Amino acid sequence: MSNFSTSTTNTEFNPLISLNWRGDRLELLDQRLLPESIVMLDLYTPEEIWDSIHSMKVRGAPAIGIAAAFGVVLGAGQYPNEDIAGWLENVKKVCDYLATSRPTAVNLFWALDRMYAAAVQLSEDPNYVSISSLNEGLVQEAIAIRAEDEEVCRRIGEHALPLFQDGMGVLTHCNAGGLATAKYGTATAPMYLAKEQGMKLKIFADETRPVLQGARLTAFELQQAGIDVTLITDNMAGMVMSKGWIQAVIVGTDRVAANGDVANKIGTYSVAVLAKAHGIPFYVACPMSTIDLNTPTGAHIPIEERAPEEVTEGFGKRTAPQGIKVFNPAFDVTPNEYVTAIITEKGIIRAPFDQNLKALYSEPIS
Ligand SMILES: CSC[C@H]1O[C@H](OP(=O)(O)O)[C@H](O)[C@@H]1O
Repeated sequence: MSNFSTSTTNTEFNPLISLNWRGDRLELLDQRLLPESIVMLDLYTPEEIWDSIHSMKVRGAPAIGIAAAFGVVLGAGQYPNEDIAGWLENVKKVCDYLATSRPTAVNLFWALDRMYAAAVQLSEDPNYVSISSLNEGLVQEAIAIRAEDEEVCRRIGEHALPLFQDGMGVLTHCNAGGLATAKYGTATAPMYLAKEQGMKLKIFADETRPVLQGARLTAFELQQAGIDVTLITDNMAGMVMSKGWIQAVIVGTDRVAANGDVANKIGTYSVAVLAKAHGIPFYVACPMSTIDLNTPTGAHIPIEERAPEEVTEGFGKRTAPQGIKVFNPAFDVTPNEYVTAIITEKGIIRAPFDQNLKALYSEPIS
């Protein structure tokens, strides 16, 4: 167990807000303890941020990026003197360190690249005052990343909402909710906006083995928000579709390749194949910071493999023979032919994804 600073049970817990910058520390909801306990951790060092990302105390592509951005702030603040070149070198070292925390969600690298670019720009400022003013500039960049994510997620919800009608059954996998972002979520953004506008959606949340983000997080936050949510086990997805209970699937993603292949929580590919077999639209909701045009296809996306104990001891007891071989990939790749549309803050992208994703970067935000 890491040497974490004191944790506090936050009585003003807002299920949509999983991380807050407190000036000298990042206050972060320990998502591993949900839904039973609401514990906010106070993180003061990049090492604590690294561990929180790696151990999934904070998880979800945008939330990982935001946490890493504040990890850079905490690391930069540790630099001991007024040497600009040394300060910038230290920022690079912290970024490279945080980049090793998890390999799949491209938002981690997007946020670190943005923080380092900000540090370079700050270090070249002719009006340089002091290292502490450079650090303040990094704080503002991290705060901007978080604030933009909240706005982006709301826009994703606005673009996605017309795809849904009152009374629709919607299946989602894993947690691409407020807990995975600054607020609203990506896949859940239209669910929250539907609730705001009085539209009644019937959400079916896959429990999402082995870490149970659907059961522990999506079911939790949607129930807290008063949204109609039914928890199902992953192997029920086909049955509820065959019963005609599902009119759309919407999920988040950790990385979209240039050709529209989508890496997302393990089990997403199976849901996509089932959706296609039942003629159900399969939507992927994500900010542009999750689209990676430098990764040509899904085959090029690094897929994280996690500890066997997540599978064999995930329920607090051993559920498999001692020493059994385990394959525990945290993600899979859904080929673009199973994707109906990708919903971003700039609008809805449909096939041909390679052309239309590229075009996304040449048009102003609507
Ligand atoms: C809004 S991104 C959420 C995305 O991240 C999750 O992975 P993890 O819980 O391992 O960080 C899952 O793939 C979600 O779709």
